[in-house]
Amino acid sequence: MASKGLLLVLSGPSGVGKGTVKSAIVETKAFPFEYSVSMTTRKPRPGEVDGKDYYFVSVDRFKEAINQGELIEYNQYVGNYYGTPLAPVKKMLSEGKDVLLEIDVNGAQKVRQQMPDGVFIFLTPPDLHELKHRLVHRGTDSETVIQNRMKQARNEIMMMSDYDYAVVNDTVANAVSHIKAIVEAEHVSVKRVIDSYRKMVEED
Ligand SMILES: Nc1ncnc2c1ncn2[C@@H]1O[C@H](COP(=O)(O)OP(=O)(O)OP(=O)(O)O)[C@@H](O)[C@H]1O
Ligand SMILES: Nc1nc2c(ncn2[C@@H]2O[C@H](COP(=O)(O)O)[C@@H](O)[C@H]2O)c(=O)[nH]1
Repeated sequence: MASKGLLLVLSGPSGVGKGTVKSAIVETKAFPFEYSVSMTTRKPRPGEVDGKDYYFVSVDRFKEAINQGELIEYNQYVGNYYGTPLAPVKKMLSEGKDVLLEIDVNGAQKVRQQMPDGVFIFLTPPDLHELKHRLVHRGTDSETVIQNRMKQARNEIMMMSDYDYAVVNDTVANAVSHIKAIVEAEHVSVKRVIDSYRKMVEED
C-alpha cells in the first residue's frame, strides 16, 4: 500500500551533533531517508560541498527565493540566512520517501505550523558544558560566534517542549539507535496507517 513518506525534523542547538548523528545514520544504514539540502548565505566551511551540505548562495539570491515562495521556512541565525527549499521536500514525500530536515528550532516551529504531520525530534546535549566543549573542539567558529551560539542554545533548549521526542546525544551510537526506534514506531503509528486504510475503504 503506497503512502506518503515521513517528514523527520531533527533540530537542537548548534554543536549538539545533528550533522554527526545524521552522517552516522547514513553510514550505519540505520534506516533509509532522503536529506533536505538547505539554502544558506553562510560561507562554506572547509570540506563542505555546494548542493550536498548546503546550497551556498548570495543574500540577493536568498531574498529572491523568499519572494518567489521557494522556501517552506527560513530564519536568520547568527548573522546568516538559512532556509528549506519546498519543491524537493514535497516531491520526495509524495514518492513515499522519508525526508530528514536538520534545522534550527525557529525553523522547526514554522514547519510544524505548515506540516503538522511531521515527526519533530529534539537532539539535546548531556549538559551545556559539553555543548560548549563540542563547539570549541569542532574548531570551525570564532570565540564570538561560539558565545552567540551558546546564548542561542539556552533559549533553544527551553523550546524542547514543542517537540514530539527528545533524544540525548551522549554517544552517537545511542542517539542513532533512539532515532531509529522513533522512526520505526512512527511508521506503524495508527495515525499514519489509518490514512492508507481510509483510502482503501473509500475506493472499495
Ligand atoms: N555524541 C558525541 N560525543 C562527542 N562529540 C560529539 C558527539 N556528537 C557530535 N560530536 C562532536 O561535536 C561537534 C559538533 O557536531 P556537529 O557539527 O555534528 O553539530 P551540529 O549540531 O550539526 O552543529 P550545527 O548546528 O552548528 O551545524 C563535532 O566536533 C562532533 O564531532
Ligand atoms: N531554520 C533553518 N535552520 C537551518 C537550516 N539549515 C541549517 N539550519 C540550522 O542553522 C544552524 C547553524 O548551522 P551551521 O551549519 O552554520 O552550523 C544550525 O542549528 C542548523 O541546524 C534551514 O534550512 N532552516
